[in-house]
Amino acid sequence: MPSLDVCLTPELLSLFDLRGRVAVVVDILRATSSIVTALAAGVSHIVPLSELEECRAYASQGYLTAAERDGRQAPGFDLGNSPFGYLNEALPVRGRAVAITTTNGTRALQLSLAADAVIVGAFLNLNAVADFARQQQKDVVVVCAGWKGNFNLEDTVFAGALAELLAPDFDVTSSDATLAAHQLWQQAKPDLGGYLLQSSHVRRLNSLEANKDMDFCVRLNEYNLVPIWRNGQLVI
Ligand SMILES: O=C(O)[C@H](CS(=O)(=O)O)OP(=O)(O)O
Ligand SMILES: [Mg+2]
Repeated sequence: MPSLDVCLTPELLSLFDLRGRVAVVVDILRATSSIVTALAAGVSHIVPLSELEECRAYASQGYLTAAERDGRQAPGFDLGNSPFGYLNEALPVRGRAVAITTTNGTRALQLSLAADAVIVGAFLNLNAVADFARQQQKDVVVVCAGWKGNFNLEDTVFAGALAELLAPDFDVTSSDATLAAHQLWQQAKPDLGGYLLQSSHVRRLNSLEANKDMDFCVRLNEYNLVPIWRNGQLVI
């Protein structure tokens, strides 16, 4: 039986052998929620990058550039890290390619590339991610982007939700991290948005935009797609 394990922060990835496994990279607030939304809105592909300057350089190739630092859109870029950036009629994204850099999410993606398949998870595409995992029939590691190397609630709760969906066909009892994620999800799921109000991310970004973003990012199964890493790009 395949197993589901949870890497609670990218800092712990050295303890995991991702070879032969599916890595589900998750950054609920907000990078992977934005990536899922962008591809659902018709973006052709997304290049996740670590540095602002390498992201900015993609503009000369016709890419839209998206960059976030300290929770805000970095100056001189087309987009920040809000999913609503891809739902804005004033900036049509259909058919466009996007280069993106964020504090945690794009880093977690870059650090997960040893896996057999690297896919992007969010509450917005939870069921689609579970279906993908079932089809693969390989061990799964949920890579939580966390915050600057630390554990966070929102990514861990997602891991618990995925564990609930995949049990009992996947072993979701093999690590304490998975058990803890599953238990947190049990607490969170009656009111996911309310539960995450106590999270450090929401306290950190206590602005109107961030509140609106959080309400969107906790919607379940808004999109039926799975972004997957192919040749340096995220595509569907
Ligand atoms: O833009 C976000 O929501 C966060 C900002 S912060 O580092 O958590 O303050 O970036 P992300 O890479 O999506 O976690
Ligand atoms: Mg985050």
